[in-house]
Amino acid sequence: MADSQFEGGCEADSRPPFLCLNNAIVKRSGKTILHVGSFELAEGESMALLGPNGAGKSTFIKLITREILPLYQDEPPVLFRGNARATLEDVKKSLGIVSSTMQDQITVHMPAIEVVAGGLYGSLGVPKRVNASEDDYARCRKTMATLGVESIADRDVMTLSTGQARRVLFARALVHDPDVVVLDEPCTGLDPQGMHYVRRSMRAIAQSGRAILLVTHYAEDIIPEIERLLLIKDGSVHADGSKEELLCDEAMSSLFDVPMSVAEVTPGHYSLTSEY
Ligand SMILES: Nc1ncnc2c1ncn2[C@@H]1O[C@H](COP(=O)(O)OP(=O)(O)OP(=O)(O)O)[C@@H](O)[C@H]1O
Repeated sequence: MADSQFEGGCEADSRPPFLCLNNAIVKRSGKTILHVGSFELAEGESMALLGPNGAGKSTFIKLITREILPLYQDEPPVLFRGNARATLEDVKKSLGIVSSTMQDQITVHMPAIEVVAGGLYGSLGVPKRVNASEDDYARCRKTMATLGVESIADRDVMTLSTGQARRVLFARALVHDPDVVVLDEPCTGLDPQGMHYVRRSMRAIAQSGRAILLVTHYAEDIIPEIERLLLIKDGSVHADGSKEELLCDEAMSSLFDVPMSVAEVTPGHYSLTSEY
């Protein structure tokens, strides 16, 4: 799926980190649902977040996407590329986002390509005030082709299978050529074939030089290109380290509070199981 549109990527350089969190606290209904003491993500660095249901993973991701703001502190708790005042616009330009719940938000009939074109405007479809150009649509088709869904560009998105729609959402996330792709449970609800294509797409994105921030419950989603894991439990960082260090029986059992077994099925490909 290599495509020149996705070429580029990170150089080892002196730019500020892509993201710094420092004493970032999110409260809901009077309760702290996430507290991150200190966290740094370098430009171009990929990472997977793992943790039990309700641990705070999506909240962590929403701090990055600026859908959630942390409590005010004298020292800014979130620095986006060194900037404490990054706008939603700045963040949207840099990120492509796919979540399994995004699909539920598509409730109107429109051609799949319109959903993809929405990625150029940070919306789910093309806003009414906008006239997308021929070039825009050509770009959408090209992006869809890299994900193997060009042939369904004109199909009503509401009639697509879950797997097809997920790949259309991938195309939407990539069409504006973001530096970082955020994937919140991208394989949830997919059959093995759908998972295969999504994971293959993830690898192609990573190999094109884009960073991936992945939230997942599946070790199989942690593609070889992702080397760092962030384990979130009870609203805080349980562990932060390399895949070699943390993708093991001990760390996973401690994270999920049940005996877990990690196997490297083939080099760089893992599975996570428990006996019952
Ligand atoms: N608006 C809200 N009001 C109260 N509690 C909230 C609110 N939003 C989130 N929470 C709580 O914050 C906690 C963290 O939620 P979050 O969605 O980040 O968890 P998660 O790790 O992504 O879970 P999952 O794996 O189930 O998707 C949960 O206990 C959730 O119930």
